[in-house]
Amino acid sequence: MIVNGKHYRTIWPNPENRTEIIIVDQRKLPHLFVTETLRTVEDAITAIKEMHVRGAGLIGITAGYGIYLAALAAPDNCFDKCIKKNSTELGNSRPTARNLKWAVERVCRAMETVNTPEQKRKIAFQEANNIADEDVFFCRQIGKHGLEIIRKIRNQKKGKTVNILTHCNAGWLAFADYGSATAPIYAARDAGINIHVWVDETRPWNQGAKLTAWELQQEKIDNTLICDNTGGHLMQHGLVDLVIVGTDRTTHTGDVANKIGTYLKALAAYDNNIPFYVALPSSTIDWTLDNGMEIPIEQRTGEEITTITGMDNNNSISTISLAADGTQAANYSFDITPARLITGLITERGIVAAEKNAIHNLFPEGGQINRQEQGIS
Ligand SMILES: CSC[C@H]1O[C@H](OP(=O)(O)O)[C@H](O)[C@@H]1O
Repeated sequence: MIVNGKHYRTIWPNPENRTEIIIVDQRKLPHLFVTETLRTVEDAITAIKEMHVRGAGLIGITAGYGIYLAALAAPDNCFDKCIKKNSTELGNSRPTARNLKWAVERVCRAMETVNTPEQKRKIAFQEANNIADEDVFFCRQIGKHGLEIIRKIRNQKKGKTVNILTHCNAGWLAFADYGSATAPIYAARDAGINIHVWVDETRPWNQGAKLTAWELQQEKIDNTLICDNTGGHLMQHGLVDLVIVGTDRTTHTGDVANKIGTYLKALAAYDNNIPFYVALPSSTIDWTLDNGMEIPIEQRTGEEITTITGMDNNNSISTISLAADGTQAANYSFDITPARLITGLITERGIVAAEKNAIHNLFPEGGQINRQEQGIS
């Protein structure tokens, strides 16, 4: 998307040196827009684990390029063994987002179609690029389909501003470009529909405060940052017309894993009869899990809760402590929203009910490919 008037993706091969992958280092946003160069698979693993990059789509793309970087370094005489080791480490770098393992498996499958290590390195680069380019296309399609939801609400409101609430960052910073939850918002802006976005700060990493509010500001979309506990109050007072969030993993039965706090927003939306949509590319669907409660929930360090990082009065990025020394903190990074609380899923192929038959009808090949590959009937 546009940053200071220039177009960027979140990740791209260095045009001068294709053995290098460049990312936007999101840890310093919104105060500093800096890039980082990944040269090894270890660099990619660190970038994912330490959230230099984050968001299911972008984690997947980074992992795809990570396998490419591993292939570049793998000696010819132990190529397959090295790739297998690196695939496992990369695939385990964060547990919840489905896109991570999906991208690793996809690039490894592509390498199996050719014979020599040199051919494998070349096809790994091509497939990693394909994943990134498809991500951009899929997010644009999600925007196209999600726009119709916003347009319908605008018509019901007779042209008045549509108020949308979103949680965390499922924007262009969570993908290669456009984002999932933000794609319909950008499409509505382009269609001339008046919108306003309530942005959940999204404790403890503050993806909303640091990333979504900044993204929307850069894109000149009216938005208001709110504490995570405010959304229910706004819904009760008719100030939210629609909730759109992203997801890190959605079961083929429609249960959704997303940033911690999403479930509470879904409960409040359900109680106030407000449409609650989840925007996702099909790469996020887990075709092997029926019950969302079985999705692994990442637990991160307590320091993310007991401290906060931002820009101080000297324009320096610094971290300060919020809680007393020795405070024990539990940092669950995701929660599960059951399908029954979800109005619909906005995918690259259209809007679908959060229900097994509907999802399989829209993606008949998805279930077959994923289940067959994993030996599940
Ligand atoms: C749909 S990708 C964005 C998704 O990922 C975020 O988690 P994290 O920032 O920890 O990677 C959050 O769950 C967003 O909805």
